[in-house]
This record gives sequence, structure tokens and C-alpha cells, in this order.
Amino acid sequence: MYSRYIPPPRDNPNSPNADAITSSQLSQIPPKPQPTAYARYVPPPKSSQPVSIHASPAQHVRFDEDDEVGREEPPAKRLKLEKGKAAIQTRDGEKPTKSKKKKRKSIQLDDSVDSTAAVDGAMVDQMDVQPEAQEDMPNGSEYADMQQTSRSPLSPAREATLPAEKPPLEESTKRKDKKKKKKTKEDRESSVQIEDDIPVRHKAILEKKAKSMQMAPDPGSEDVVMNDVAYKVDDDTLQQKIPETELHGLEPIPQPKPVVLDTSAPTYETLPPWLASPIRISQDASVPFTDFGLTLGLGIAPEVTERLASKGYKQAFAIQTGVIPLLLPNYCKKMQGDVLVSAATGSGKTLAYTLPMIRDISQCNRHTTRLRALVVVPTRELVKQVQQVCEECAGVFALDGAKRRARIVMAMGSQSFEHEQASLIEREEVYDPGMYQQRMKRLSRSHLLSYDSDDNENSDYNTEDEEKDAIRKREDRLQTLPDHVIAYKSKADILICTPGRLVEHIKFTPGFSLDFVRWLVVDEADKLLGQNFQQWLDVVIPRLQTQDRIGARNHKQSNLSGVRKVILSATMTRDLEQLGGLRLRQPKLVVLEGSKLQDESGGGIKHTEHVLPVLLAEAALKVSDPNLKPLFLIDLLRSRYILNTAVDASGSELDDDEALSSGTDSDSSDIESDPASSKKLTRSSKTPAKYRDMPTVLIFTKSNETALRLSRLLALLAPSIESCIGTLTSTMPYATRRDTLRSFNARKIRIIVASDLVARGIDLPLLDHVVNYDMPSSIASYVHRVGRTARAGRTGKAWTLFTNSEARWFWNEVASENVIQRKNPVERIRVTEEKNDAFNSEVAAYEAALEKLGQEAGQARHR
Ligand SMILES: Nc1ncnc2c1ncn2[C@@H]1O[C@H](COP(=O)(O)OP(=O)(O)OP(=O)(O)O)[C@@H](O)[C@H]1O
Repeated sequence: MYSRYIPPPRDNPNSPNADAITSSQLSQIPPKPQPTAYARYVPPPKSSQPVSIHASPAQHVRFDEDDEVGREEPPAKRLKLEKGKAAIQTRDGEKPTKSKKKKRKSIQLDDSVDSTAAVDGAMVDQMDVQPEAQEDMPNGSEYADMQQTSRSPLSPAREATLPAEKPPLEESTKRKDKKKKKKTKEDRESSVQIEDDIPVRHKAILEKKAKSMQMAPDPGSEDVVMNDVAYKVDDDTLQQKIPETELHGLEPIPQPKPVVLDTSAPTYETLPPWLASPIRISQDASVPFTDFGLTLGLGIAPEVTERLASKGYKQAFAIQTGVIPLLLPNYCKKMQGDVLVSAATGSGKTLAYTLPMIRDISQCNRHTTRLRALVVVPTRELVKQVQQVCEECAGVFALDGAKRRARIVMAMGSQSFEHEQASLIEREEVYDPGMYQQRMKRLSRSHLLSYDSDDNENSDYNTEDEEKDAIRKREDRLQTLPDHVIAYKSKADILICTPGRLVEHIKFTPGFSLDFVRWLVVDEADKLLGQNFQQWLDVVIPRLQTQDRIGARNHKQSNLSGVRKVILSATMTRDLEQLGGLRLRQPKLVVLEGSKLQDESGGGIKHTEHVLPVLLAEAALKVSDPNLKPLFLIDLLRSRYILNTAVDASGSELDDDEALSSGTDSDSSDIESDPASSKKLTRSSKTPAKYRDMPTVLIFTKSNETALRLSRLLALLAPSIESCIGTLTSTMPYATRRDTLRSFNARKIRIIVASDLVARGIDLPLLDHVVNYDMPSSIASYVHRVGRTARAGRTGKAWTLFTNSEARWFWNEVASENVIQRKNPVERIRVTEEKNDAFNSEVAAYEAALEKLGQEAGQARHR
């Protein structure tokens, strides 16, 4: 690799131009800008023959007689030039050696004809071999001649090559005069002879010139042409000359050492190792519960396993095989850290944490109840569901009363706050005269006497101390027996709650303390961490960091002390900022692998953030006219895709109308009102036996309002199925929602129209179909919605209606296998599109139903 070449000053007599340019031809050459930084580099010759940089280029130069540049020179100069040319030509193209040069010198003395030319030639040679030619230095007169010769445009360069030493002045002046006389005489004679010799000598040159003019111009001659001097050179000469010029003093510029390329694959990982390289559990893993525990006594006892099997939990599911051993106690010195779980919907995450947690709490002193575990979930429905699983496990570990049964309490706002307080905390009066006196002193303070508890009941406190102070003030005002004070006892070992309600109890429930808590479970963590209801993390976590009571947070059968945190979701966040709020200790992430997808690039297994249940089938259908969307939905419900399983008792398939007809003549009472809803449930329970096998469908809408409207619209459009339809929104009373879910699980109602209230966590084991009537707001939302079906190893189907504007996002993101890992791709069905015309007959009925809906809404507003 070469950079551009910076030529030195033109002091090289070997330069092809050197001799030529000494002529006045150079007066024609426009002054060439002195290269200041770079000159062009010409690579070395391709010729395999080594080219000597000492070879005199002048030997090969053929001067043209007709050269106009030469003719313009003054006669004296021209004569000198001619002499020089002649002398060069006489050397016959050989490189002069030292001995030759000496010889030539002596010849010069004898042969006066060629003396001037010889001086020039010798000088050229001297310059050529300058470093070793000190002994060949010219005498005084030669030196003068050289100076004269060097007064050409190239003279500065030539002078630069001359030796610094000069002969003494007197001697040289004498010699000069002598020589001058001699030289003048010789010049006169030689000029006559040269003129005679010219035609003969130039004959060969002229012939070659004529020949060369017929040949194609050699690309190598470019440099010569570029100098604007019309040199006529033969091919061989040019081949040698050009490299000679450019090779002068040229050395490759030192280059930095080549960089050794790092061939290792780059890693763009910014996550900590525990998050970047989780513990991966295969879908196929399944073991008996008895296999857990490093040694006997630390795992799940055989009698417990038997009871679990009787409840339907025969073997541990895959995710349970990964999580339960991490949460069971062991005596190893290494501290057991917190556990994060990311596993598909319906994979059994609830049992994965409830079993080890309740096992631990069941080992506690059977006469002391302390709040030892907090389970935080986002909705009331989930609170209830987790409570049921916990109760099952508590019963299993109680071993029919042989051991202590863990006490489980819920706090979710479905009951009054006082009612919840009473279920959480037991208050009793204890004899304690010392504490009683202190209480009286506090009461006697004036500000406390004027304290009105009602005014400050719900005020917010900035610090924990302010909160405690406010609670104590309220306690002090309570009436007690003399010398008695109030003491509080926890009624719960495990509290299952929503975050908002938990914060309220921390702030306003006297005696409610987290001092003994040693388990914190956060289910549906991405939602709870993302929304941070009432800043619950900021309130709860600091209270779990304290170690005020010695040994309060010690784990049985383990060296562990402190709060064990278990964080779960089907769409677990990898956001370190969110997770940071949990103040995790030595965490481990356990991930349930999806169906194995080959990575296109490396052939390895592709890991995506979200995984769907293996037995879930997905399909999508386009709504070509969004105004008629309810008709598209009804069409889907009636289609063979959903109702093909509607088989009557005799086994014959029902036709669509029959299938959608409930056979009841219930009037459409408002589903929102709790009593009406209860009545409706009673009526819907009268669904004829022939609809027993009608599939169950959960329809998701984008909002509470849409769910209510759609539910009513479906009932108006198909009155016969009204009793089969339930509605679930967060605006409905909890009791109504609970009853609806119960009826659905009992298959008394078959269709639920719901908002995202039940999109997460709700376990509906008998659900056959999920329909996304409205597009979910996010990919995570889609995963949770469709995950209500195909749970615990069952099959299920999910349908998504998409409009033109939603198609792109749906197919590029939701249906992409790079985003959500699924076994089979999303199928596109065209039920509705095939029947576009068929809607014409239904549009009138649809418009009538909409009008009715409007009237009902108006009436509801006036009420
Ligand atoms: N070992 C087991 N054997 C049999 N059934 C089980 C087992 N573990 C869990 N199940 C059942 O699997 C179903 C789904 O469990 P669970 O609700 O815990 O799922 P999940 O992973 O929490 O789902 P989601 O992410 O939707 O909340 C439940 O009906 C549960 O009873």
C-alpha cells in the first residue's frame, strides 16, 4: 500500500527529462507548481527485468531534429545542447563505470572535439554516482563548465548535487583562464565537426522516430506527455525510464501494523447475566411431587403428594419442576435468592409458588399466627382465584388437622374497609398499667384532646412515622378497661390482596404490620410494576427491608433470613428499572420454553419474549366494513368454526338458528343491575339439555362501555340467545361478576362479553374459544387474552377480527413468529368476506337494534 509520492527536488541527472530540460525548451514549459504535499505515485514497472536506477536515461532519449522547442534556443545555447546530445549518443547506451569514466576523462584531454560534451556526460555520470565519486571531482575549469551547464532551469537541483568543496581561488582562476583559451579553440573545431556528423548520427534516430510514430501510444508514456514536452521515445526506453523516474528515492511510507480483526461474535447484551441467561425449562419436563427436595423432609412429603393427586394435581407441570425446587428450603450455605418466573398462560404458575410457600408457613408454631406472606395480584377476580388455590394447598399441608393450617385472608375492596380490618387483625385488651399510664399522658395533651379522628381518617401521610403517629392517636381514643391497653394480633398467615388495598391497610389499619413477612409474591408482575398502583412498591418494599424483630424473617429448615420474593408473569418484563423497585436479592429467572423454533440464522433455538400455549390454535378474519362489525361477529359465532361442536343430545348437529336459540323467552333485563343479573343467571340455568354441548366463548372488547353495548346488541339481534350471554366489566358489582364467572364455569351461560378486566390470570378451564372483537392494545394484552383458553394441556381456539387499518400491525407484530412464539402460524379465515352480500338482509334488523339500544341508553340516563 502506497500513499501518494512526494518527489524530491529534480536533482537527479538520471531523470529522463534532466538533459532535455537543460535546454531552453523548458522556457516553453509553464512553471510547474512545486509539489508541496503530494505527488502522484506510479507503480514499479511490470517488467520482470530489474531496472537499474543508475542507468542513464539520457542514453535512450532521442532528440528530434525538428524539435521546435530546441530550435527556438539561441544559437550558442543550441550548439551546446547539440554537443551534449552528441556526447550522450556516443556513449552507446552503456552505463559508465568508474574506470570508464576515468578513461573518458583522459580521452577528453586528448580529444578536443568532444570535450564539452564529455564534460556534460561526465558530470551526468558523476552526479549519478555521486556518493562514491569524490575522487572523480572535476578540476577548476570543469567545475566552471559544470556551473555554466547547471545554469539551466534545473540548475538549482544540479547545484545541490555538486560537492561543497571548491578548489582554491587563485589556482582555479589561473586554470580557468588557461582552459578557457584552450576550450574556445576546441569549441570552434568541434562545432565544425559535430555539424558534419549530425546527419549521420541522426539517421538512425529519425528512422526510429518514423517507426514509433506508426505505433500506438504506450500508456507508459503518459508521464512524458504530461510534462508538456514532446519527447520522442521508443517503447523500450520508455518502459525503463518511467519507473526510473518514479523509483528515485521512493520507499513505501511506513504503514501501521495491520489490525488483527476480532472474529468473535459481537455481544450486544446489556442485561445482567441472570436476566440474559435464564434457567430454561423444557415443555416436556414433568415429575412427581415426591421428587422435590434434596433430602427427605425438605421436599413434599408423600402423604401431601397423595392429597395433591386427589385434588387433580397428579404430577408437577413443567414450570413447577423448575420453580418448586428453588423455593423449597435447603441447608446449603449459598443463600437462596429471589425467583422470577416467565411462563405461558395456563402453565400452572400459581401452584408453583403456593406449594412451597404454604409448606413453609405450615411448619410454623401452630399457636402463633403472624402475617408471613403477601400475595399481590392486580384484580379482585385473581385475588379470589389465588385464594382458592392457597386454601387447597393449606388443606393438603394441614394433613387433616395433624398440622397447623395456614390462615388465608383476602383484601381487595369487595367488602367494607372495617370488615376487612376485622378479618385481618384481632383486637384485645390486655392488662398493662405502665402502657396505660403512657396512653393517659398522651391523651392529656391538649392538642390530642382536640384531635378529631374523623377529619383525618383518610389523610395521606408523608412518612412512616407520621402514619404510625396517626394510627396511635386513633387507638388512644378507644375506650378500654382501667390499666388495660389494646393489643393487636394478626388473624392471617397469608394475605392475598390488590396493591391499592394493601397500601390502605398499611396506612390505616391499627396493628397491621409487615414485620414478620418473609414471602412476597407478585403475580402478573409486568402489570403491577408497570402501573405501580398508588405507588404501592414505595410503600411496601421499605417495610420489608427492616429487621426490627430479631429472627422474625427467618425461614424454617434453611439458613435464609429475609423476604423471599417470587415475581411471575406470562409476559415478564425485562425492564431493569421496573424490576429495580423490587430490590431483588440474588435473583434467578426461570423461563418455560415454547415450542422449539429453529433460528433461521444459526439453526439454533429461537427465543422470543412471549410464548403461547402449545395447544392454542389462532385465526383471524377481516372486517371489511367496520360499521357492520357486530354482524361479522354473529356470523363467526354461527359459523361451522365455532358452532360445529354444538351437537344435540341425540348426536345430530344443530343448524345455526337452533344452536343460537336458547329456548327461553326471558326478557332483556339490564345486565348491570345485580338482582336482575342474579335472576337472569337463574333463568339461564334453565338452558335446555340439548344445548349442553354448545361451546363456550369469551369475547373481548376494548372498553367497559363497548362490552355492555355489544352484549345488549347481541341479545337484540338474536333474542333467543340472550340467556346464554353474560357480561363482565370493571364497572359491574363484584358479586355480579363473581356470579357470572361461576355460571360460566358451570356452563350455564356460554358467551361472556368482557373488557380486559378478565384478560389476565383468570382460569376458565372450560373455555373453548376466545374472540378478540376489538384488537388488543398491546402484544402482551393479546398473549393474556388468548391465554384464557388452551390452559393446563387442553386445546383452545382464538379468533381476532381485524379492520383494514389494523391489518398491518396485526400481521407484522401479533402474528409474527419473531415476536410471539407459537406452534402453528395464525390462520386467515374468510367466513365473513365470503358472505358480504348476505349482510344486506340483516342490515335492517341491525339498524333497528341500534335504535332500540339508543332508546334504552336514553331511558337509563333519565333514571
Ligand atoms: N400440577 C398440576 N396438575 C394438574 N393441573 C394443574 C397443575 N398445576 C396447575 N394446574 C391447573 O392448571 C390451570 C392453570 O394454572 P394457573 O392458573 O396457575 O396458570 P397460570 O400459569 O397462572 O396462568 P396465567 O398466566 O394465565 O395466570 C389451573 O386450572 C390449575 O388448576
